[in-house]
Amino acid sequence: METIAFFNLKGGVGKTTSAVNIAWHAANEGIPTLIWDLDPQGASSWLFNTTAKSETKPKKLLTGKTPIGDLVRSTEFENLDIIPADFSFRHLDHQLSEQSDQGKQNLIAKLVEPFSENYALMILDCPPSFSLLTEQIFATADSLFLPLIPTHLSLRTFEQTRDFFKEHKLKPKRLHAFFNMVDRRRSMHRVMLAHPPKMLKNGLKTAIPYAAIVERMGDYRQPLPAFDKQSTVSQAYAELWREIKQTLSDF
Ligand SMILES: Nc1ncnc2c1ncn2[C@@H]1O[C@H](COP(=O)(O)OP(=O)(O)OP(=O)(O)O)[C@@H](O)[C@H]1O
Repeated sequence: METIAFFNLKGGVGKTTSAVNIAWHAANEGIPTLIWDLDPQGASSWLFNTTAKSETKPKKLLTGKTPIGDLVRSTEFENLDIIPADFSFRHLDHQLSEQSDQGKQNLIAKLVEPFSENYALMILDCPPSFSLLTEQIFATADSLFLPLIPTHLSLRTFEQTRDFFKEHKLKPKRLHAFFNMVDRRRSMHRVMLAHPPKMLKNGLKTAIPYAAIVERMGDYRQPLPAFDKQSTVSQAYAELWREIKQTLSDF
């Protein structure tokens, strides 16, 4: 199983939108896919029209008293399941730090590991923060994908993420940025796309345009390509999935 995470320290840059659309593309190709909504805001759970059945105590989850498999829900799409966000996940970070030093080593990786029996792709939709939880997500994921809006402030979060890796001696197998919400009428966006900063030399080529249709995902409570295959954003996500797939060793 490949485990990938969509992360950015900045909120509202397209982590969830990307995680949901990429999950749909993978599942649509017949790849058994599980998305774990680790953001207590629960946006990807909401977009897949799912909710957690009951509140799970993070402590019980981390100590195995509540088997994580019990939290998995089906979506309306074949090959695509979800662990919906639970508002109590906001305490996950605190609970991670409460575990004994030995016990807290790679707890998220340990929770994810058994899913490799039934899924080929696991997608982690991350909260916009640096924390013990983020640290463990980074250590668990084979690859990290960072949506960036082409602005200087957004690019700073890429540097900060790299610094966080260094500080915690995390070695991401792969770290890829890609641009989202690109508006080619804006000169800053055109310049950044034409001349991406050096630090993005391993960045993905696909840029997701800004388009109002993305908001309609909230009307349909579905990923974009499930109700629209033709829009430029939908086609860009198909292209992004092709590109992401090339970076994954299992596919
Ligand atoms: N390419 C796009 N074009 C237009 N709107 C977009 C695009 N990508 C995302 N959005 C919109 O921007 C908002 C934020 O997107 P999203 O929730 O995916 O970001 P996020 O990084 O996951 O946010 P958070 O950190 O709060 O979880 C949403 O309303 C979404 O519909």
